[in-house]
Amino acid sequence: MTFIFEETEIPDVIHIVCNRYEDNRGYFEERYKASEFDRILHVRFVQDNHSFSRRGVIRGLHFQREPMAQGKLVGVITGRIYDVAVDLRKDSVTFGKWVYRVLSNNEMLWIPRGFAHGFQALEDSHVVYKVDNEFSRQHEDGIIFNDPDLAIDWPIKDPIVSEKDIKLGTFRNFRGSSK
Ligand SMILES: Cc1cn([C@H]2C[C@H](O)[C@@H](COP(=O)(O)OP(=O)(O)O[C@H]3O[C@H](C)C(=O)[C@H](O)[C@H]3O)O2)c(=O)[nH]c1=O
Repeated sequence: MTFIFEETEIPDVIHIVCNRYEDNRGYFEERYKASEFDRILHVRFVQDNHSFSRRGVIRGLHFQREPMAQGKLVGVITGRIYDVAVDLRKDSVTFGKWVYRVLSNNEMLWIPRGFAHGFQALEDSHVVYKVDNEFSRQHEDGIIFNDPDLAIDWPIKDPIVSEKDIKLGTFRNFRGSSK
């Protein structure tokens, strides 16, 4: 078994541990294998991303609107992140709920379409992730990281946030929209 798949408190968000083969040189691990992922996720990825974030940075909460919504397989190559998924599926019993996992470098989080995604770097971190729909600037959307209704408990209290992210709307506005 190359991967361990474990449902989180929101069952469609899945924590994945990669099996690591260590020897005197270092280690090897597989990070994606269609035959194993297809049993659980039934997804085909079309784009790979890599971002570097200094300690304290929060990126998110982001999502792309339909028809360009993205499922994301998020992993960390170096560092550690507090990785958050927020359920924005209006017909979901966990609509408006969020789940987090602290990811280090042999773990990943699968975040399906219909979720907002954000993370905080707990140390300088290289984050790599696959998406199952391509980037579309005109479908980009988001919710502000410190939304009072979501009340996400970001660990580092004086975060570094982009000009764009600091202007994102609230969950209440999203809930009231027809999106
Ligand atoms: C996401 C993306 C961005 N870009 C360009 C757009 C901007 O000119 C520049 C930086 O984009 P942005 O500030 O949106 O990058 P992040 O804040 O890391 O956004 C990502 O972070 C959160 C946590 C996510 O889950 C999404 O994947 C994504 O929204 O890269 C691209 O060219 N392709 C892309 O796929």
